[in-house]
Amino acid sequence: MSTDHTRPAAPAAPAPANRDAPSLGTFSHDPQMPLSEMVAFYDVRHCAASEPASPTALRRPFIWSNSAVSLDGYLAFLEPGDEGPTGIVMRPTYPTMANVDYRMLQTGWAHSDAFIITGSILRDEPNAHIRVVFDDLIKYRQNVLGKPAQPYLVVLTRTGDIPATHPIFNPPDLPGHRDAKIIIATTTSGAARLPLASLNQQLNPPHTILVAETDDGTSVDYARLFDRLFRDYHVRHLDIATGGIVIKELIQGKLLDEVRMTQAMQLAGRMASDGRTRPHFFPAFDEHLFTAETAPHLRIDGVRVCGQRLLFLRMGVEYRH
Ligand SMILES: NC(=O)C1=CN([C@@H]2O[C@H](COP(=O)(O)OP(=O)(O)OC[C@H]3O[C@@H](n4cnc5c(N)ncnc54)[C@H](OP(=O)(O)O)[C@@H]3O)[C@@H](O)[C@H]2O)C=CC1
Ligand SMILES: Nc1nc(O)c(N)c(N[C@@H]2O[C@H](COP(=O)(O)O)[C@@H](O)[C@H]2O)n1
Repeated sequence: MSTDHTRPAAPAAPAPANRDAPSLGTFSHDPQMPLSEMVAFYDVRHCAASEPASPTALRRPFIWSNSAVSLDGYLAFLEPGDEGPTGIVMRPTYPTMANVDYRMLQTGWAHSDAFIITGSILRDEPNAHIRVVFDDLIKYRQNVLGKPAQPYLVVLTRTGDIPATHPIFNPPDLPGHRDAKIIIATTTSGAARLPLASLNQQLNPPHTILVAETDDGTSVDYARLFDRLFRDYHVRHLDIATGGIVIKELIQGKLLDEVRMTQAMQLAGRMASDGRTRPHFFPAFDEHLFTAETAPHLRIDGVRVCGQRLLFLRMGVEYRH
């Protein structure tokens, strides 16, 4: 996907946000959203995870999530026939604003060394092009950040139920677009259930099957996965592009440093027309998690408004549990 390359080069890394004075502003209402505005808001060159107390402790990158949510916290309408969550940012009615959101989502991926999606996203979004698609961001990664054209794309799955012909395994033959190395992060039993024969016939088959599981083998152990990504794949900045099930688990494990949220000014409600429950940013409806004393606080580091319908929030997570 091409964009206007005559725009000014990206600025140098900004100073860390002043925690008592969040950065406030308005985004250009422009489908070709300038690189300089995007980088100024989502740069992470000044962000690092805190050092572990002991040298033998597990290491991890600096980690942020990015979600587009309705005002009541839903991530997708999930109506029969829907193939993606773009209705959440009101694409049919406000396509220019939705493009700004998409450019911002991609800016997060462009700054990352790896980003994580899930098996359930691949199943719900059979047509999604989940890679850095904008040429200006690919060039920015290569020329300004000194990174490869694409970050690692990590697919998290417990079941191993991965649609083998999904577009992530068949990117177009354009400069930089076939460079994503795909890592499938799973359990021993998930690895055994992967459709490896079909996957290996695709244009960009998985690069690695990474098993990093809990002691009982029922789930991926996030701390172990992040340690492997840090040590073996040199991942220092990690974007979580998953739904809320994973985001909630990361918050429970105190593993998320930053929450990025495009708040779309519409109300969705909990249920799709066929009775399915819509995915929520923090799906903890049936479990006790926190009290007023232990609930995580979110510190607003930056706010941007786009038109009169989208609010972009960048927030640090302060754990108290
Ligand atoms: N608006 C937005 O910003 C976004 C919207 N979405 C939408 O949200 C929906 C998905 O969200 P949600 O339902 O919350 O699901 P998640 O994307 O959080 O993924 C849940 C899946 O992740 C895998 N998984 C979760 N935890 C573990 C673990 N510990 N070990 C191994 N695998 C694990 C499992 O995959 P498996 O089933 O393969 O085993 C599980 O089904 C989709 O409809 C998607 O389109 C998604 C991202 C962003
Ligand atoms: N549209 C959008 N905006 C955000 O801010 C998001 N975090 C997401 N999330 C995920 O990004 C992927 C892009 O899909 P499309 O190429 O737009 O179909 C997809 O996995 C979304 O769930 N989306």
